[in-house]
Amino acid sequence: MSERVAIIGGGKIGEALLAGLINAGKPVKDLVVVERSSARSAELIEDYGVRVTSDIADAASGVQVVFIAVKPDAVDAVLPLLAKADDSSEDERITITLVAGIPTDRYEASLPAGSPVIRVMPNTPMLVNEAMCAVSPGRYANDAQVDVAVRLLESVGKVMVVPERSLDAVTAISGSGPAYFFLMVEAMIDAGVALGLTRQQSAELAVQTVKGSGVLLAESGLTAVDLRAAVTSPGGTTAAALREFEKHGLRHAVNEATAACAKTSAQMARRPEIEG
Ligand SMILES: NC(=O)C1=CN([C@@H]2O[C@H](COP(=O)(O)OP(=O)(O)OC[C@H]3O[C@@H](n4cnc5c(N)ncnc54)[C@H](O)[C@@H]3O)[C@@H](O)[C@H]2O)C=CC1
Ligand SMILES: O=C(O)[C@@H]1CCC=N1
Repeated sequence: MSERVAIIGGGKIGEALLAGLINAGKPVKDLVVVERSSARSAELIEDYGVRVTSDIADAASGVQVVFIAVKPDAVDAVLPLLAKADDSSEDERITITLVAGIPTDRYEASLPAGSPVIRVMPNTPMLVNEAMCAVSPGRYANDAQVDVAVRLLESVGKVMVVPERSLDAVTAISGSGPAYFFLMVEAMIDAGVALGLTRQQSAELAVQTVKGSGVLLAESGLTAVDLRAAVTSPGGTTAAALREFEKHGLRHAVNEATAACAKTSAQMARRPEIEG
């Protein structure tokens, strides 16, 4: 991991990447963040001791890998500035975009001809080196450049290489997935309080339950179906709860929610600007 890396956009996902790379041993001297908000820049400098600038061309000059982590509607403002950055390093600069919904050809059209672009859908568990990243090479990225992206991202979690057409579906499962999960935990904690537990008790019970269940699912080699069955005693408490989830349409809600997510991702490139 000796390459120098710039991260354009020091918001939630930019910070998750920064923290994940530093946790994985990347020296801070090899990292630079571009952030336009001075308050946010001050936080990143304070928390990570990283160099932060507001000048894209300056940050990207001489670095081997540039991550783009701004909102989709900020991409068009970033690309002309990135295109102007000096790329005289020995290795051709690789642009890796973490932005939802914007296809690689939009980057390729704005950057110098033949620039390697790789599109990635990450998720926020990157902050604790447990990301799920799906990687899709653009048309000019060669195998060695894809390997650089995969290696960097493997230091912050798991990586899967997929064709770009799969990224809307990926976004619906792993990109936005942490939010579904946190909503479920929030609801469980509130439910525990309604049943008479203190909020602290309920939160501790719920958080350790989802953490333990996640580790079990990832490490036991068993499927979600097997593990659910193992909890569900005939005529028991779990069966009573699961019957209510089915009655109230949990599966239907998950199908509708993920379909809406994938559709929004597919339409993102055509959307008018959203404030904020
Ligand atoms: N938050 C998430 O869980 C995930 C986000 N993404 C993608 O990551 C991107 C960023 O999302 P968040 O981090 O959540 O947004 P955010 O709003 O927290 O961060 C974006 C940052 O970019 C900065 N910025 C905007 N224009 C800039 C410019 N021209 N130069 C320098 N900095 C600039 C903003 O000040 C802000 O700090 C989005 O495109 C999103 O689709 C992808 C997967 C997961
Ligand atoms: O909500 C969003 O648009 C971004 C992309 C995936 C997760 N967060």
